[in-house]
Amino acid sequence: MRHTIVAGNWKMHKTYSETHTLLDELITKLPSGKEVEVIVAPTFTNLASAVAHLEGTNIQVAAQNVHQAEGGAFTGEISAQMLLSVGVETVIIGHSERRHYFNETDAVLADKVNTALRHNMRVIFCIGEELKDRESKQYLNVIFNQLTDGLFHLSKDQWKNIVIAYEPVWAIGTGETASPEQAQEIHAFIRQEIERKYDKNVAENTSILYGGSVKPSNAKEIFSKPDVDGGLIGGAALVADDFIAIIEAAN
Ligand SMILES: O=C(CO)COP(=O)(O)O
Repeated sequence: MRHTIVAGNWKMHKTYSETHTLLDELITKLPSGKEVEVIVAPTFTNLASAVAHLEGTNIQVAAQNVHQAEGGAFTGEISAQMLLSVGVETVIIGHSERRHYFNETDAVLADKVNTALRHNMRVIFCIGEELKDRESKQYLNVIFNQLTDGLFHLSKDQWKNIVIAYEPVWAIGTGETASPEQAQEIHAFIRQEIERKYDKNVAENTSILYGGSVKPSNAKEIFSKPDVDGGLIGGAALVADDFIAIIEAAN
């Protein structure tokens, strides 16, 4: 069964004390017992303490990246085993900022996915076109290639640990959102291509999140689309009331 998920990607924001202040606000204000799965992704230095802090709550913790190697001489990198050792079982892979600023290619991302899945982690895999791809009407090709190169080597069984986040690059941090219709078009396309490659069961059971300037004011309309199963939230996830309003909109 696919889940409705609202995940906050905190990117390179929040120090240790700011992280704990925000987590405390979420713990205090978040209504319990709802259907939506809530995930937060603080930066690496705050993962272990966030996991400890959130013990006994319904809020899960994800990492924003993982290295593809099991370990070794990779200065500055973090392995899947290290994440698991502090209780982090979900990881965001392929965010457009990683692709763009850190030159993460489709081949590297496919390797990262393999490593995370080998460790039984859940992957939130990000895909999305740039503005130039939309303007040249190549966006479906770009999405298709990202899916193929990043994920279509996986077995059916491995898909139970895959969540997709569609994040059009032109909508990230810009205040410009894909319209609900634009989001639905891509989400339905992604699901159709998963079905074509695998089967209806895999397609129907994969959660596909939308990301890109989701705010309390536009969340409900975007989440109401049939193939949108929640969101991956950047800026608005850094403010407890906004993040909670977005979670409420997904309920
Ligand atoms: O990149 C995002 C989440 O991963 C979206 O960021 P914004 O919500 O700030 O546009």
